[in-house]
Amino acid sequence: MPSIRAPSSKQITTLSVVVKCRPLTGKERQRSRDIVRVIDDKEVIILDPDLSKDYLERVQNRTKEKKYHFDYAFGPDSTNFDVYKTSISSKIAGVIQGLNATVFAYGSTGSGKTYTMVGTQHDPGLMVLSLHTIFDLIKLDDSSDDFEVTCSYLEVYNEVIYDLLEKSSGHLELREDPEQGTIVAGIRSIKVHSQTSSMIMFGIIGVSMPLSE
Ligand SMILES: Nc1ncnc2c1ncn2[C@@H]1O[C@H](COP(=O)(O)OP(=O)(O)OP(=O)(O)O)[C@@H](O)[C@H]1O
Repeated sequence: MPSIRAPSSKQITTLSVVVKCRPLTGKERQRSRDIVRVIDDKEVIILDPDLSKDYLERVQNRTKEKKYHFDYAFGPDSTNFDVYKTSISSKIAGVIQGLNATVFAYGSTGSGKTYTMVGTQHDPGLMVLSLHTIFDLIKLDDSSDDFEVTCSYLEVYNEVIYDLLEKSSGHLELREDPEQGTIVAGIRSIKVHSQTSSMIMFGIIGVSMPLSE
């Protein structure tokens, strides 16, 4: 009978929030000042964009400078692999053992969501790195399980769903997933079937607020 194997190490935290601050583009550098400072691997300071604030205003805490804490913070020199290694790779091991996982990139237009999730040939993104690990772990698995990996890649734009792997398929409808009992929409997911069935879902959620014109 199918059974879920307990993960080798039980994690207390199941949700982590990670920030990745991309470098300014050439255009942005010409027009504005970089006001984001990743000061260590967990803390980010957003400087007050108003340079004219004087010393007194700063010491009296009348600037708009803000400090934010995250589970992990990555600066402009970080690669997608740095993000992957620290915050995603352990989740992938769980997926092979029958656990589900979700990885969402959230941010405004142009903030680097697609770059982080898909990446480039020289800096492969989290989805690509995860797929490599899934196949590496399946190769290393010494149980008698047979694995089947299926993949879907969908986009929801203005409430219409597109299958990005099958461009000629036209619009897709929202539907119930009989296995998971959930609505399938707006997800880029990889399913791993062995004795058990698990799913890792990658999402890119954009907020239409351009960072720069
Ligand atoms: N870490 C990075 N290093 C270098 N360039 C980056 C990095 N992250 C993002 N960029 C660049 O920033 C620009 C915007 O990134 P991207 O297209 O990933 O944003 P997005 O959040 O997916 O935008 P949209 O919501 O409009 O699709 C691109 O030119 C991309 O190459």
